[in-house]
Amino acid sequence: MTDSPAASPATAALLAKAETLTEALPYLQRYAGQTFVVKYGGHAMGDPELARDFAEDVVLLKAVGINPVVVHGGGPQIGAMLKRLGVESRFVDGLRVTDAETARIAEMVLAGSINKEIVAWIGQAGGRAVGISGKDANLVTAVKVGRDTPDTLQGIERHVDLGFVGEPVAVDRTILDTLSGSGIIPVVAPIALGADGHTYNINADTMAGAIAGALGASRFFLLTDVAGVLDKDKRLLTDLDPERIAALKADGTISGGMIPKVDTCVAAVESGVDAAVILDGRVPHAMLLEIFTSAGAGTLVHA
Ligand SMILES: Nc1ncnc2c1ncn2[C@@H]1O[C@H](COP(=O)(O)OP(=O)(O)O)[C@@H](O)[C@H]1O
Ligand SMILES: CC(=O)N[C@@H](CCC(=O)OP(=O)(O)O)C(=O)O
Repeated sequence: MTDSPAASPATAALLAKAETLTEALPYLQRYAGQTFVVKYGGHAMGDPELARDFAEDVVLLKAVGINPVVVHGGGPQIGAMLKRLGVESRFVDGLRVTDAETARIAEMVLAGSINKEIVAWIGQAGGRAVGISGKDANLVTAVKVGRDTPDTLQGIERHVDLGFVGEPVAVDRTILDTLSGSGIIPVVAPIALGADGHTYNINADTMAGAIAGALGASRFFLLTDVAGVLDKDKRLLTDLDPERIAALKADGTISGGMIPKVDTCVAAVESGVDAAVILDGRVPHAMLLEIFTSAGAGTLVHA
């Protein structure tokens, strides 16, 4: 007597694959034609295998009729270049203090090497990508930002000049629509021109959030190197709204590089993005699992 086909391990594995595909069907139907903005953080880029997985995920999204727009960071890579040049990095509330020389180096690293690296990964995964920065076709116009931070020694609020750190004040989506409409995946570096003619270094989370808002994206993903937003005991917080986020910032649970992330998620959901998710970029295919399976991961921020 032979085993029935359903009982063989090979058949069971095939059935599991078929189930995964059928589980994805309602999501495929729901998301076709929508725009997803993906922020790919510098810390999530370190491992070449994970980078390949990420590029495959983005190409798959495009292949099933979703319009992905990638906005990337590169903080650690800018830091490494500055170190090689003997320049120290200084951050205030997760933002790099950027003098004229640092702005030039940030543009070189972000819009030069990292941007083209991501374009190449997407190309190797079988997609077509074009790499641009906020300067191209006036995509983003920036304005200089500063920070008021408490000076614990003097017991006062002190204004810190961050130099050429900008935030988006206007987004002209034309170039993104043109590329997406031609079957091309836009890859955006967080550098933009100000109305004053200066080049501004923009936190990549902030840049991605502004673009997600301007495009009316239905989903906004931020891939980083932690599981999501963690509480004081390092447990993952799976669900957050703006009120809870304000409390977690006020008591110091959310600090450093997580501040621009949650701020941009709040701004995005308040400007009409359905959901923003902070995802663990160290998990292979984290984004695909989040989009196409019922097993949500990371921290979901909703209005
Ligand atoms: N409550 C928190 N939960 C998770 N990470 C936090 C929290 N508060 C601060 N962080 C820090 O934020 C970092 C993520 O931001 P960042 O280093 O800027 O990442 P990326 O390069 O992906 O933008 C984490 O690695 C962690 O050190
Ligand atoms: C103003 C500011 O802080 N700009 C960031 C831009 C890159 C970035 O945000 O990269 P990650 O997403 O990898 O952190 C910087 O200079 O590091």
